Amino acid sequence: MSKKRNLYLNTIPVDEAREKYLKAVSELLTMPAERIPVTESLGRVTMSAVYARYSSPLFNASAMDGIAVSAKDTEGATETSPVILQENMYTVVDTGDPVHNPYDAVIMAEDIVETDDGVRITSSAAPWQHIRPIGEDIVAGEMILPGSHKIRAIDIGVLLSAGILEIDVVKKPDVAIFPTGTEIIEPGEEIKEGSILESNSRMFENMVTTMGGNGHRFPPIKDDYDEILSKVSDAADKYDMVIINAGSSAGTEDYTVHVLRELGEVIVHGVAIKPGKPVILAMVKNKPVIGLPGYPVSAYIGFENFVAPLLSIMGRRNEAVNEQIEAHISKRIVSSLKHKEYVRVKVGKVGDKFVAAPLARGAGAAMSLVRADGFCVIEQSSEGVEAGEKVKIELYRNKNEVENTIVIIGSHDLILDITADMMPGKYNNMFVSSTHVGSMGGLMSLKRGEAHMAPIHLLDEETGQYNVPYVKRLFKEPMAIIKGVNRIQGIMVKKGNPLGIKGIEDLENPDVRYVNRQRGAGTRVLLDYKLKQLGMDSEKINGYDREMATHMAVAAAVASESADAGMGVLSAARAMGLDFIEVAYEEYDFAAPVRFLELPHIKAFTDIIKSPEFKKELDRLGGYTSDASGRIVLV
Ligand SMILES: Nc1nc2c(c(=O)[nH]1)N[C@H]1C(S)=C(S)[C@@H](COP(=O)(O)OP(=O)(O)OC[C@H]3O[C@@H](n4cnc5c(N)ncnc54)[C@H](O)[C@@H]3O)O[C@H]1N2
Ligand code: MOO
Repeated sequence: MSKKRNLYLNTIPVDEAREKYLKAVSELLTMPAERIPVTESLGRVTMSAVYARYSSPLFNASAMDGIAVSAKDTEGATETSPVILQENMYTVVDTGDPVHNPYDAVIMAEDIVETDDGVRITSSAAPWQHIRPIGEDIVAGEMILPGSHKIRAIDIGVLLSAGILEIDVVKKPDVAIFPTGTEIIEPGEEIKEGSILESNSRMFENMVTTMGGNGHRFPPIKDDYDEILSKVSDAADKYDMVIINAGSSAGTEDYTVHVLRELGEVIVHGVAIKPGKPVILAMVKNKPVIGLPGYPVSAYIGFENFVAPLLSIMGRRNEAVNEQIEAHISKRIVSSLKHKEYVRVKVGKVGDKFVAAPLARGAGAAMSLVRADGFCVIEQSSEGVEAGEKVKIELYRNKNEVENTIVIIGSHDLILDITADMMPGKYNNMFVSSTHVGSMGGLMSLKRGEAHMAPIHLLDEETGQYNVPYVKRLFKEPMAIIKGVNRIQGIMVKKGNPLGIKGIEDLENPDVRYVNRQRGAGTRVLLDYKLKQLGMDSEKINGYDREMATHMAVAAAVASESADAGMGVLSAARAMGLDFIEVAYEEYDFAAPVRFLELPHIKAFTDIIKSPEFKKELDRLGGYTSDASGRIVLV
């Protein structure tokens, strides 16, 4: 096979692609039955209706502890003229005991008095009172469960009561999963330049399990046409479906589509969806074979859109669809008419509205899926949405959890991760979600009603005071500052400080490749303040325009080949094994509207930052003092 690029330029709309494919493979999706013990059938799907073998109860049974009697023997009994039942006129029964002829009623133990002459009763018994007749619950021959029903715990109980021990269920679809790519290594293997740790197939395997199938994951196959061909051909004989991962686009070693064309028929290659464009929908030896793109988010979204619907049909399961809510989007999203786009969002409820903050959009950003609470789906016919616009969100987290989450938007600090970690452990069903847009960005979000709190560290050049002047200037409504921590800011440099940087002054050295924070970030404001104090010119700093969004991103850049210095907090420098030159202590606080201070999750948050456990964590990280943490200052 020559190194030929495979330039597919035409994509078709998602719904059209799915419909076309489902039509082509519709005959191939019927799974046979499998007979299994009822006791092992939880979550399986009934092949056909199930009928009761026995009735329940199997006999007329007493519903109470007491005596079984003939109703006619009790006629006329009242308080004033009790009836005495002699020993041969009743029998003692417990709940569940059979009641035989001639008895046709049960009197509760509380309603009888034993006397020397027999049992005295003071009211008559109605025929069949306190008796559960044969078949009261289940009648032999009646339908207990319909076909295509997902078996629940209660169903198992009833099936067994009805005398059923084994049941025909739909066989689980067996899905072969092949990761491909010469650069792909198994987790645990030695990492070399260019290696990518194999992860997608494990994600697929578990997505298949969640959908009620069996995933059979194979070790990675090298980018070798013949090897891919023989493995896929073999798997199409043995499995109900095959997934091939990566090699789906235009790379010189992207063989998947060629292999599938040789082995069978490619029905669709290229769908107007982002991420997920180069999906391949094919058929080999009468089995559905799907090629999913290599990027993790593309792989996930491709699976959800094309593999999941097939598994639903094969397994006859009506999967619960994600709950939909309406939310206000916090940032403008521009999207192309060329595709339908799945934008991952964090969702929170602030006041009485849901707000959604878009996360990283790259197809390689698997963490965007981990962090997301849902998707904002931008239809192909839309060019995007404006900030503040109402959008539909497919939630994939519980709505109740979203409602109990504090939404924090602003400057990043590791203490946000610590509170997010401590919150649900200390306070049941309360969560912290933070999005990092810098201090000014956070205040703007707060003003637009998109967040409960904004973490900020903004130095006012005129007064030399932190935070309060900014909040005073920007807000009309009553505001508070919840005191956070004092933290040391400094210059992070490579271990051993090879360029001998001593302070801000040295950043003018053209050999020092600096990496900056974005405009509006408190760290950037601090740098600019210091430059002004020192009479320095930002234009002389090599890399002043190179912007990163968090302390950790700056630290990672300094730890790599690409930069020598960047400003940030000590904890980030330590996390990356960097040296640190102290510049100044600053106040990192939380701005919040006064009206939110009484919310239970805000109070919980304030309690956490006051707690000794929290202080212990700060000591561990280093570079913080926290005397005022949790104190509320009205602005
Ligand atoms: N010239 C063009 N290049 C690309 C196009 C295009 O239209 N023209 N499409 C881009 C899009 S969109 C996507 S999505 C990707 C799809 O890539 P492939 O499916 O061909 O996959 P690879 O290139 O082999 O890998 C992409 C990426 O994913 C990593 N990967 C692969 N397998 C795994 C795995 N099992 N576990 C974890 N990560 C995996 C791989 O190492 C790469 O980093 O193509 C664009 N290119
Ligand atoms: O389809 Mo690709 O996933 O857009 O990046």
